[in-house]
Amino acid sequence: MACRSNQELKAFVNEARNCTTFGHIADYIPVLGKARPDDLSIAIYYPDGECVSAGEIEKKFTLQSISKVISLALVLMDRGKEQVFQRVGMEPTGDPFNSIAKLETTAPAKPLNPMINAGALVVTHMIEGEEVENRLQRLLSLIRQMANNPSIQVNEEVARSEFETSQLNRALCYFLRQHKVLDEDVEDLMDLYTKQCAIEMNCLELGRIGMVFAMNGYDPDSKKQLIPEDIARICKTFMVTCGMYNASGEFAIKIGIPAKSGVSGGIMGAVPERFGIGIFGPALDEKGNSIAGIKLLELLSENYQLSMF
Ligand SMILES: NC(=O)CC[C@H](N)C(=O)O
Repeated sequence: MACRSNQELKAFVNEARNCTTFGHIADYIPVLGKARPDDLSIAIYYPDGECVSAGEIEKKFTLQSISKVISLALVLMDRGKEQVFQRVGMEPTGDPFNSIAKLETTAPAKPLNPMINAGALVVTHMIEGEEVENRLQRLLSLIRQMANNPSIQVNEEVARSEFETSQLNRALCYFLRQHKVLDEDVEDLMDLYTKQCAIEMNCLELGRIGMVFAMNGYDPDSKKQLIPEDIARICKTFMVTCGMYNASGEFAIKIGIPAKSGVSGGIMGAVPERFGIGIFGPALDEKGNSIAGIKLLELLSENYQLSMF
């Protein structure tokens, strides 16, 4: 049995919120710097449609790196495993998400996995469609179905803020282009990637997306298989091995839930066959994960024995 009451969840939020004072807001994307460090919200979304939640649940945030799991699902559906894994690997790096180091020391220069920026840029470049707008709409359409909200949009201000400042991601793109892992105009790819990262929602919607992954791609409400089971399984495996950046090993040991975080402070969790979790807490720890979000997951995992291991 897991938490089925808002009151119970609220007590966990109050406890976890204490550690927000030890975290820092990411401001290398300037607009993200406006977030309130002590915000913390969570939603647990069950397959029967029940949802328990606590904290500032109406607050919206951008997906950032969480979007990498969904773009991976889309690209695996678009192109198949063989083509995708020709260009991006399956191994954790142990390096920060934006590191360029391993690209130069591994031959061929194939990014080690789709959750680091280099790998995610390669994945986004494989989203099928004629133009940036059309490819973005295909990704948005999958995300809207998973979240069950047709009005989910890109936060244009956040997208622009990243587009204007993202020189390290541009460097990764040019490196990959030189090595023929990418064959797209870098500015077009940056346009699509920064919009993908700036897709905005609240923790209830993120929890629903987590629930669809927990149910192996099946949406029990619409009774549609939104993502084929084998692809949902690949996504969840990457969430375990690389979802929390270079803190994924410790997270697997302490919490044991497939999860993906983003620098805006979101965490999406998928407790296999049971429920989805959406968290927003913008104060980050030194590895870039929501500091109070991790505390909250620790409390939940301990209290309800959620570890899959
Ligand atoms: N860790 C993250 O959430 C990184 C995503 C961010 N848009 C970036 O590329 O830097």
